[in-house]
Amino acid sequence: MENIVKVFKGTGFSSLSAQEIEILENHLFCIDGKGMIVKRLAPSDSSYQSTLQAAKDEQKLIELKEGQYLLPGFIDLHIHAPQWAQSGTALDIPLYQWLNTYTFPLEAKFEDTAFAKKVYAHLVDTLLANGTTTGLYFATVHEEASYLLADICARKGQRGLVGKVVMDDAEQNPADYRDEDTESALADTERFIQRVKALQAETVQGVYPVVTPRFVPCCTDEALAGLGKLAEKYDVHVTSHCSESDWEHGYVKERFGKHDTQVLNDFGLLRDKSVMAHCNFLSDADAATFKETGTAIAHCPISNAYFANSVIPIKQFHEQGVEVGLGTDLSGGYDPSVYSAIRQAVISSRMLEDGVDTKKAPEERGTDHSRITVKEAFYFATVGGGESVRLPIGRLAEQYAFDAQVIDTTVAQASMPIFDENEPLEDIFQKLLYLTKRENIVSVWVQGKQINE
Ligand SMILES: Nc1nc2[nH]cnc2c(=O)[nH]1
Repeated sequence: MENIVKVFKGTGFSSLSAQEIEILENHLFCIDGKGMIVKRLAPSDSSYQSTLQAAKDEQKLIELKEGQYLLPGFIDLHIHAPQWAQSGTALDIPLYQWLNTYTFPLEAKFEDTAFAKKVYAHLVDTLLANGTTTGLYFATVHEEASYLLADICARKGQRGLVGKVVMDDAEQNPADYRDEDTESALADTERFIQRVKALQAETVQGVYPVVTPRFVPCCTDEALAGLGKLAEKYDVHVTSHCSESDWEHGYVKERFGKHDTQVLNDFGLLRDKSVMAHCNFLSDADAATFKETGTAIAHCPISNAYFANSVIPIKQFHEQGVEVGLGTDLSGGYDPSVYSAIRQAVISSRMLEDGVDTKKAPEERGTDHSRITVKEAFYFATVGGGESVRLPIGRLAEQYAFDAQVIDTTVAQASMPIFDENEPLEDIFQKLLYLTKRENIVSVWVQGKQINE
């Protein structure tokens, strides 16, 4: 017990594969001083009783109550942090118009670090309270405010992967919201990487700099090439948007005669730690490039319903071997909860499989083999997200960080419809995914540390 600082006792759920969950009934989760799960014991294990007794004796035991369950913390692979200030608004116009009339003017305001601090602190608290223990963020073009976001994640204990956004093309971006020029975009990005790497050393959970060209239409060829070189030089994560909508996919094809995937790959931006948002219009060849380069898809089902003009065949891409995680895409997606993204991922996939036009015969209406189950969506929100960013997160398993959320099904404001004492845990798991509200998430842990005490 020497190296163990806490022992959790309770029932948890963790993915084994996209199709299969582990039901960890009354397990012990032993956490070391670095916040890692170093031992996981089932009641049938020979050292279970002695470990439980020692944890009690040494006052290291944290026992879940009746009606409480443990899930891995969620990983949100696509969040526009500044857009939190406009969440839930302006979703009735197309992407291009939404960017230019609402989003860029809002993001321009983040030059003011006092405003940025207010919005970012509120956002990180909100995400943690909703069970998001790791977030991959786009900040804005401003280096200082972007660093502030990383600092807020560091101090509040969330694992943040943060990008200073690059938008350097003077022809394509508003005069009051873009990088001054290509050289300064690259210099700011390099300094940002160095500063966040230094900050990382001060945290237990980790904060990480991310190379972040907003999307191909905002960037010059020189910036894209320079960012590819920086990603290689510092071996950092890369994120962007890829083949999101008819307009955006069409723009890139016209400018380069190629799909986004090939353009990003030619500039060295599809790498082992790259995460590309949306990807609705990927061809099979594009998907093969994702697989070869180790690039993951951040699937953003809510935002896609507004801006992507399509439903992505996510099951097929995943079966082709592409890594997939989930994103809320605040504020193209209005809801900060990854639970909502899980639910919408399932719903959208069902509509893709069945089709929507009842004037067509059933056999012509939909796309076969498209639906995903709630277990698959849970896998994307946990294991898929963790693997996409190459971190040991997303499972309640040994050698993984203890990032977890305790769900209480009995809280008065949001009690769940569980009436049978012997309800199978498999069914409880599904209720947790479909019915959990913020009120049910009674504690959140990142790297072994409780965040919302
Ligand atoms: N959904 C979405 N797509 C984008 N493409 C470029 N910027 C954005 C953005 O902020 N949101």
